[in-house]
Amino acid sequence: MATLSDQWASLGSLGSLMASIMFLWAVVGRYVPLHHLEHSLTKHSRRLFAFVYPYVQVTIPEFSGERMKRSEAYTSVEAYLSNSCSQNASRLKAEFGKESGSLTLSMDEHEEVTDEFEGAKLWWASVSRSPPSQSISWHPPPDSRRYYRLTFHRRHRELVVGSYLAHVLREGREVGLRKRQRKLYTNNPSDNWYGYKRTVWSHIVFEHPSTFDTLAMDPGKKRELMDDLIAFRNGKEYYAKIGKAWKRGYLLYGPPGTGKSTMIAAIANFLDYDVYDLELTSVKNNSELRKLFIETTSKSIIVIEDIDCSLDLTGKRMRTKTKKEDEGGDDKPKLPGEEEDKEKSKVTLSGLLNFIDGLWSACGGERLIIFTTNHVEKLDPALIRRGRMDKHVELSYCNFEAFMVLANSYLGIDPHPLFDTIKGLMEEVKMTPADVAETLMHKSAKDDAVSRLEDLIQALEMARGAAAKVDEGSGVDETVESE
Ligand SMILES: Nc1ncnc2c1ncn2[C@@H]1O[C@H](COP(=O)(O)OP(=O)(O)OP(=O)(O)O)[C@@H](O)[C@H]1O
Ligand SMILES: [Mg+2]
Repeated sequence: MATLSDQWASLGSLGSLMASIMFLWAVVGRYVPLHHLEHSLTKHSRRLFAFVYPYVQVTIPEFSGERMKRSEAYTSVEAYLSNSCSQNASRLKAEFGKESGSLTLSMDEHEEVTDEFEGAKLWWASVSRSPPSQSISWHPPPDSRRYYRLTFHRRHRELVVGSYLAHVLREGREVGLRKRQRKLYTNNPSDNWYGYKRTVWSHIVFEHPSTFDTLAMDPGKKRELMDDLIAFRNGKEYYAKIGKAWKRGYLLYGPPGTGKSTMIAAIANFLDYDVYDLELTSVKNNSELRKLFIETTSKSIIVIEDIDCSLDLTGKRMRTKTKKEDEGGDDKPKLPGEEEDKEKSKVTLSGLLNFIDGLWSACGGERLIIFTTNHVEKLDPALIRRGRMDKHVELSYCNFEAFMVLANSYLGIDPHPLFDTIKGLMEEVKMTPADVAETLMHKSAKDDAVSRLEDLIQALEMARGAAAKVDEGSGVDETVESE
């Protein structure tokens, strides 16, 4: 057994050996440039490594372009793996699938699965890397990077690069569309954009039941709008041919309760698109607006409701208006704190125009941008000119055609003897579809279609009477407007 003095002696000789190596390294370094030596050492070690480890690796990171946007390749690989390979993974993630009540399983982090393609074996791993952290936290560190790693033998290199990766992306995209649940997004305040919950948009599943069948409006206008939407959805090649970004702007305007928000839901259901409901008052400046835009996906509708109330976009051009006039003109009730938000937001008209049709707006493609307003006359002409807001759709008071749609969906009836009376009254009284719909709704189990129609006639007559009184007072003789 070696004694303590033996051990000291061997340590001493090790020390002198190290010193000699360092001395030699310094001498060699004088005559041979060290970086050459290092370079050739690395080259040889790589060759040696490739000889004993004949595998190639491809990584697909979650974020591309300096972390600005979640990579579509990553999403496609995720969908492909959840469909084709998750059955041989032992740790799985479960999320709600398209039909509520069903769960979709996908590969969990740090899990590995195998795949086969034309006789070649391939390994997929889901990896999450985080930089070393100074503090201990329960949450994943803010900068953890996730990616998929594909490993295969180098003899399959051509097969993988030439056809397998394309196959994965194609299948993944199809699976993604098949299993996709439509989402309704809203923007988070920018304080939440960093750190553990790094999301600029939050979402829930979009479940609005409105369709074009239940939307009460002039049938001709409805058909025209649907044709326009179909042309847009199928217009990829056409937009490329004419050199225009694949996006289209809609301006929906009309009094409150005429179906602007309902129409957006009907469009989303018709096109099968996601909806991004942009709350402009919580966007602090133009660069935040740009970031929000970049993070939207294609096949989506970006909505800014009540654009005239969201920001004082007209301010620059209409300086003569007093503050009081501005406040008086806005009939939307203000929520507590809304005024403060408005002051904080530095989004400008030019920022918004850039958002709609600047260079950045072309990224991704296949997006509708919809603005709604109750006061189209208040908007800056630059904002709503054709090319930006390509189609202007007016939603107005309920006419007889619109009433028939509501009667059909609310009462399940088409023609009825009381319709003639209603038709006559509707020509005289302006009532919003929201008011008509509310009157037609069943209020109790005993309610029937006739009692609802009679109620509507009564409401229309009352509105006519009330408006006639107002007219007597003002001496105006015009079509009357319901309360
Ligand atoms: N054209 C319509 N067709 C069918 N239902 C309608 C229509 N317009 C209004 N409604 C009914 O009235 C309700 C309110 O309509 P909606 O929220 O779409 O109005 P809006 O035009 O967006 O109003 P606001 O300007 O106040 O936002 C809807 O939930 C819907 O039930
Ligand atoms: Mg609305």
